[in-house]
Amino acid sequence: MKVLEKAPAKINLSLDVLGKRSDGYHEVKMVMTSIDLADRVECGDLSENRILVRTSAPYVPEDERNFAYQAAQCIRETYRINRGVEIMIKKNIPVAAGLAGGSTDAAATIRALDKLWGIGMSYEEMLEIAAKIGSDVAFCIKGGTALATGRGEKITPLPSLPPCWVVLVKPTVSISTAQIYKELDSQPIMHPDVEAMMRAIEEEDFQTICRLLGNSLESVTMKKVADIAKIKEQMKGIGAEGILMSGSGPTVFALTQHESRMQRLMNGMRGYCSQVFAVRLCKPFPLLSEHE
Ligand SMILES: C[C@@](CO)(OP(=O)(O)O)[C@H](O)COP(=O)(O)OP(=O)(O)OC[C@H]1O[C@@H](n2ccc(N)nc2=O)[C@H](O)[C@@H]1O
Ligand SMILES: Nc1ncnc2c1ncn2[C@@H]1O[C@H](COP(=O)(O)OP(=O)(O)O)[C@@H](O)[C@H]1O
Repeated sequence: MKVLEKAPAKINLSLDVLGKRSDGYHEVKMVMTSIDLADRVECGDLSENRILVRTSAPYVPEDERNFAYQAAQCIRETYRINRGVEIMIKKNIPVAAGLAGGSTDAAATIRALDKLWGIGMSYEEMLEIAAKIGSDVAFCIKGGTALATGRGEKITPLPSLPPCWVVLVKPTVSISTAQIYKELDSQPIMHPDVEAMMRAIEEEDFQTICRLLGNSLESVTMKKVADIAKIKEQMKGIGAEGILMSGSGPTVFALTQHESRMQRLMNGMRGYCSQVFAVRLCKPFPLLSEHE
């Protein structure tokens, strides 16, 4: 048997870093939303009792360093499962881009193995496994739009955003999330208004959502990647309702409700960067346990 799961990327609409914790992580308060730029994760039976990971992208590890591998390992140990699995990952999400590519593959693996192995995990049980793999995996279990707190693993669902286009531009450099959080510690922190962002989402006020876009990590990554400021400037010139860097970067996204602006952004940015995408938002996943 085989189970295929879609694994959507995320963008951070508001990312506030509240401070450094004693465990080395940073306390965050973020509003995230899933976008329709997605990997595909297929989990199938393997005759040998081991985990085999294959990916379509070069430079993505296929051993125990892969987050999908780690998710499968964690589930096998937690639920004492003596079955092998072959995990095929078709990568469409740029790697180390601030879009949670690895985290969403891990979350998709958790959803897939719950079905393949008939475990019947609750949402809370999935979140527990997710938190062991990485801070962003918990959000990716259900996706949609949500507030993430703690180190990112505590999830409160929010209403969907008004329909819009998301245009993404990924500069060629890749970024280490750990390095960006480390460098933030020696700099003054800009705090976006996360509460106001949540109110704007509740009120379906697209213009205010765009005005409130903010990310504490943006200025840190911008100092390392000069392209980010240039991309933001160009996108502003072409016209978008809101523009921000996602996560630790370096991907920059623009939001617009106008198809003509989306087209102009695509055409304008393609000449500048090789990785440019225009996508819609993604709805949250209905989980099996919620139908009971
Ligand atoms: C910045 C964000 C925003 O959504 O996304 P990305 O840019 O990675 O997509 C996340 O906070 C990234 O989450 P994730 O990529 O899962 O991080 P993890 O694997 O848990 O941690 C990688 C490293 O980042 C640092 N880290 C991560 C999360 C956090 N709240 N505080 C931290 O200080 C730690 O140094 C940790 O060792
Ligand atoms: N399934 C996976 N897909 C992509 N990267 C992965 C995966 N599993 C582990 N990684 C590792 O995670 C690192 C961060 O990648 P990614 O999750 O795409 O970035 P980000 O945290 O910026 O969104 C990569 O450098 C890669 O080595």
